[in-house]
Amino acid sequence: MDKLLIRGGRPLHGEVLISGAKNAALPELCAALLSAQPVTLHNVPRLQDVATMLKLIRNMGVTAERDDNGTVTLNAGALNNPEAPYELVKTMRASVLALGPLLARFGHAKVSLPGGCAIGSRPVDQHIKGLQAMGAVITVENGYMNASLPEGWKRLKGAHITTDMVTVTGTENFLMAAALAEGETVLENAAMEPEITDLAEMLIKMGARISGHGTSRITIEGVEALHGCEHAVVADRIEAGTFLCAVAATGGEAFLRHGRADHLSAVIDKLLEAGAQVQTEEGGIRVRSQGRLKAQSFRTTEYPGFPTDMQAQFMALNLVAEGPSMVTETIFENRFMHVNEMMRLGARITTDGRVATVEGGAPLSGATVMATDLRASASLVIAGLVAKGETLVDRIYHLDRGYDRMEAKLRGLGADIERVSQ
Ligand SMILES: CC(=O)N[C@H]1[C@@H](OP(=O)(O)OP(=O)(O)OC[C@H]2O[C@@H](n3ccc(=O)[nH]c3=O)[C@H](O)[C@@H]2O)O[C@H](CO)[C@@H](O)[C@@H]1O
Ligand SMILES: C=C(OP(=O)(O)O)C(=O)O
Repeated sequence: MDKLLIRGGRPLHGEVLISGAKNAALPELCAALLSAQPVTLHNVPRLQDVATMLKLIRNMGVTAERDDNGTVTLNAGALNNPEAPYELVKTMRASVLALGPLLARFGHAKVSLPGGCAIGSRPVDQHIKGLQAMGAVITVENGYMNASLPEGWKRLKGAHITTDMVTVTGTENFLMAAALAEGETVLENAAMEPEITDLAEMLIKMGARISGHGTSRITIEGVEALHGCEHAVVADRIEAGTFLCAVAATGGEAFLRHGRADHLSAVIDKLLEAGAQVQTEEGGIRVRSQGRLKAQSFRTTEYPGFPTDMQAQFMALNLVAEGPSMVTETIFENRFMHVNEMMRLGARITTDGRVATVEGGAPLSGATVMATDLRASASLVIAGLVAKGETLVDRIYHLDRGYDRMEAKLRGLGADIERVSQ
């Protein structure tokens, strides 16, 4: 199993290229299922979840080819197996995104419930409820969602859907299903994440009629068929945020090419308050810090608030910053798995339910730590970059799920980091 060996203490310097967003590429690969015509996606990141999604849709009968420049060409014209089996779904939450498009285009789908994940229970009740409001008949049996249309129906019907909470993949499933439904769908309490906007823009290129994306009320006027399109995946704001924290925590300076500061306002505001310098420059974001940061309290919320996917990485920065901070996780009930591992490096943190209190400024020293989920892994890498001595981060298959060649990018910034297989 691969591990990352980090010798800490080197400030990061230089330039790093930010890849396309995992959380936009995954729904956009599923959007290709909506059309019988070819779809070309550019800027697709090279990571495990994308490989899993390609395997999943190829298994349905879709042809998918990727080149070395991040372009994936898909053709779902011959799709003959609208099914997502457990073996391919168990490692990836985003596989639930096959449900909406398959049901909308074929009138039936069988999708395994996504596997459990360390950050919380993550039910899909809202996905099911919303699609049922559009007329779908859905039963859950033997771990599978079996979805179909009522007798005599050719298409889903537009509906007014108000979810109990803001759900990102739920909003994406409804967007894709509604694009091919009969009549108008209105999504209230819709997620506003940049990945939703990017997906909506892709669907519009395919002929979908969508307005209000980027707000909490999205309207979709269904059409009979969608055509092919060419689309570039938006830059990964979470990867950019991770590098911002890594550079600031190590007291370095770097330019994040393709980084989108406008998608990271909540994180950048906290970095500025902490004393780092962050500027938008043409083509990306520049970050600079002299170390001696001031720890920041924050609370995760839906976009445009502080992203839960940046909570662990900013906590790593708070470890080396001066003073106490309180980190409140409001989205997932079990997303502090990195805390115990950080304490192995010498961090002083206490947790009480959804609140972690960090005593910043404790000297960190290298140790073997275990990655428990994707962003926890990234936070341990950041902590390892500042810790004295050697840190070995185990179980980095979590990291590989969602980061595009992270250790190579960090090495490019001067980090002493290598992948070891043991
Ligand atoms: C592939 C992808 O895009 N993943 C992102 C997406 O996950 P994902 O879309 O799974 O997360 P949601 O926005 O749906 O989850 C938000 C909250 O709603 C709950 N919920 C959600 C749906 C549902 O049917 N029932 C329910 O109870 C969840 O358990 C969670 O507590 O948004 C999360 C929140 O920004 C991010 O951390 C993930 O990186
Ligand atoms: C939780 C995440 O991803 P997923 O929803 O794919 O598990 C994440 O990207 O941090």
